[in-house]
Amino acid sequence: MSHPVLLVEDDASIAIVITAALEDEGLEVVRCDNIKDRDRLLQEQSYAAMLTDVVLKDGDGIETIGTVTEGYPQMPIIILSAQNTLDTAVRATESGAFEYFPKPFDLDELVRAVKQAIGSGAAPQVANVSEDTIGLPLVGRSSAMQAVYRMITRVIRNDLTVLILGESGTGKELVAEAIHQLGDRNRGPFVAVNTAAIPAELIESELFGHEKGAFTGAVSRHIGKFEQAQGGTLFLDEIGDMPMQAQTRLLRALQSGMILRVGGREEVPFDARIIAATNKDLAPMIEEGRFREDLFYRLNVVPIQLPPLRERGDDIKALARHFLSQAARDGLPAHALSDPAADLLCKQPWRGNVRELKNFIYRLALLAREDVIDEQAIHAAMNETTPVASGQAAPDVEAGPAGKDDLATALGRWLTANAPEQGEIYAKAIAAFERPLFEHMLFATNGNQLRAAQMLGINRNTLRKRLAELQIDPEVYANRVT
Ligand SMILES: Nc1ncnc2c1ncn2[C@@H]1O[C@H](COP(=O)(O)OP(=O)(O)OP(=O)(O)O)[C@@H](O)[C@H]1O
Repeated sequence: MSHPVLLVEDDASIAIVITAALEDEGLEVVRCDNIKDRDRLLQEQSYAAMLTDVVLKDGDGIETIGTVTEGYPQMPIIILSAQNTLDTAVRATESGAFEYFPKPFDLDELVRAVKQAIGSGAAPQVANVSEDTIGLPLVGRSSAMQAVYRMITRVIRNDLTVLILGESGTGKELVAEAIHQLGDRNRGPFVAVNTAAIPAELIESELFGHEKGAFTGAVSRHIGKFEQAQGGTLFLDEIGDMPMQAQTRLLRALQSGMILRVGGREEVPFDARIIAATNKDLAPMIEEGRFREDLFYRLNVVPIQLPPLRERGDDIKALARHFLSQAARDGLPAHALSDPAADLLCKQPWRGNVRELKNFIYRLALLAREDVIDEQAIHAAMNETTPVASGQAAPDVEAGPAGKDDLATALGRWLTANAPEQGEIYAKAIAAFERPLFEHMLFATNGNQLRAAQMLGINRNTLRKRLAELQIDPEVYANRVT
């Protein structure tokens, strides 16, 4: 008979359920509900594993785990938490826990983990992460996001290639940044490349760099993103849009750990973690020969699937309140959100996912007149016509001279935040301006491209082409619930 399992849980009903499930598997369970008793019981005998809640009557279960792992290094620890943030997931794994279970959890899965832990003879799955790296702005405690947090904690202590999948605006880049910041490479740079935004003929030189004279216009040597990311993380966004030739070169680089600058003779080693992302379904693209299967397997070492916002309704309220505070920090008027207003937000389809919600909340913050945003304010904002680009202050184009000031402020803020390099400010600013302008018009016309093109005074096909290039989905603006 193996040693018993120690269960530290102050919620009696949870403790009873877990005890029964473990006993069904032939395991003996010793129970207590506070840290003092835990430490006493640990001294009395050996345990095959310990399961512990985080918040206990006499302290924080995670904070005190360091002493337990020191004293009993062979005993696997499983943490059960109702706090369910990325911070808790990371703190749990940094404490040396074998596994972390957000509440509510799947009992069968927990029992499986306990049996696996007992078989493993302990040793933490994830090593320490220093305190100062925690505190990322990933909001959401839904079970779907819990799964994402657990995946994040599994990849921060290694350099495995991660492929983040999910619809546009679900937070793929934010997750990539979280992996970077929580990992050992956080002192190195995080270099993000949107492969869809770079013209096909420039992509190889952007990624791998070029030598002087490699092609017309290559007046000096250019260091590509792979080399810029040396010691850090290279985030390849919209990987599904990468042209075939660049895919071949990327695959070669990933296989060899070396890159060849365009026009260069000698390969140069690179040392960057690769995280790729796409909102495309790559399987049919592989079948149609538009995405290399071998590249897919190279990138898809650890897939992380980000759920669409409509599948994590629980997160909408928290995200909305988070963005209201963020908007206030960004200089927009501060507001609170009434509960009925939050409920109304939960009923929207949010086809543009978190990005659409964020833009909407910024717009609300700008438009709402009362301190507390109620349902009327939401309806009013939905019928107004001033959507905002991701994370940027809304240029109020209808507000006359004051609006002009807003636009200048927004532009100034954009320039400060994005710091485009000399010589590329015009192109980047125009590209950045186009997106909110088009989103604004689509919002105003409920996604009617013909009307939007007429209002803008541009050809409908030109608009359609630019929307496709900027990956703006007009459907997102149709069928809004008002
Ligand atoms: N869980 C979250 N908590 C807080 N902010 C979030 C969250 N998810 C996304 N955001 C915010 O929503 C916006 C869109 O996120 P992000 O750019 O990471 O999405 P994406 O999936 O990479 O989109 P795309 O596929 O269009 O590149 C960003 O401003 C990001 O900060």
